[in-house]
Amino acid sequence: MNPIFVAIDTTDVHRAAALARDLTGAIGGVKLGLEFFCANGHEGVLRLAERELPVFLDLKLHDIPNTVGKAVRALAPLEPAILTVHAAGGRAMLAAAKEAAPAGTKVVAVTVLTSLDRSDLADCGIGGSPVEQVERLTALAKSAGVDGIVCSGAEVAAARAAWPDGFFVVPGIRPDGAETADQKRVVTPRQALDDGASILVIGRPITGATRPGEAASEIAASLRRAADQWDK
Ligand SMILES: O=C(O)c1cc(=O)[nH]c(=O)n1[C@@H]1O[C@H](COP(=O)(O)O)[C@@H](O)[C@H]1O
Repeated sequence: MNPIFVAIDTTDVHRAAALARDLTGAIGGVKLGLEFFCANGHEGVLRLAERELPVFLDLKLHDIPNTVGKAVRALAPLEPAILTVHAAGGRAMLAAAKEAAPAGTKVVAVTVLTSLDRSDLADCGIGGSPVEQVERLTALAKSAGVDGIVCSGAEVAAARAAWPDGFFVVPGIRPDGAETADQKRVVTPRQALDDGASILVIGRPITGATRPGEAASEIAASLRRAADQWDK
């Protein structure tokens, strides 16, 4: 399986559909997040699902267990391939999300956002490094029964060592020389895959390119040498 999920971060459903059409064949799936969902809701997601690419619904749910469980149930008709919740919501919330999700949906727990570094964690009252916090939340996610985690490429090797059969989503992906923008913990696509990512979330390096299809194909070609890892 092609591990590239393109983050289609736009409020414009027509642009999103055009991007998905252009990228079909060069990517493994599309990721629709808060920006898209707040503007277009279920209808927008169903429109993108018509392209027959797996849909990763990235809503990063974070609330009390009852609320998250009911929200996941309300999303079930969309049958997303992957759905995100925040690991910091705690064990009961993670378990409620998993229990409410359709059988074919992987529920993955966001550990430490890739836009944060050690000093941002300290601002939130969390001591230690991002990798220490990712390790802590990976253990929590695993024991709560979800399918995997979201972490940066800087921590994925440590997380993989702790959870050999977990499903690991890695955003904060930047080909050499690409602008990092608001991302603070970035790695190259190849590095993330070599270190144990199951799928790569890539947005602006593809969607902001003059020719998104070519940008995606170039990244896919750089990964093909690691094709034996695509089945994880
Ligand atoms: O859950 C995510 O997908 C996610 C988690 C995280 O820690 N960092 C992160 O950037 N993301 C998402 O991954 C995408 C990254 O986009 P680019 O920075 O444009 O490649 C965005 O849609 C983010 O919402």
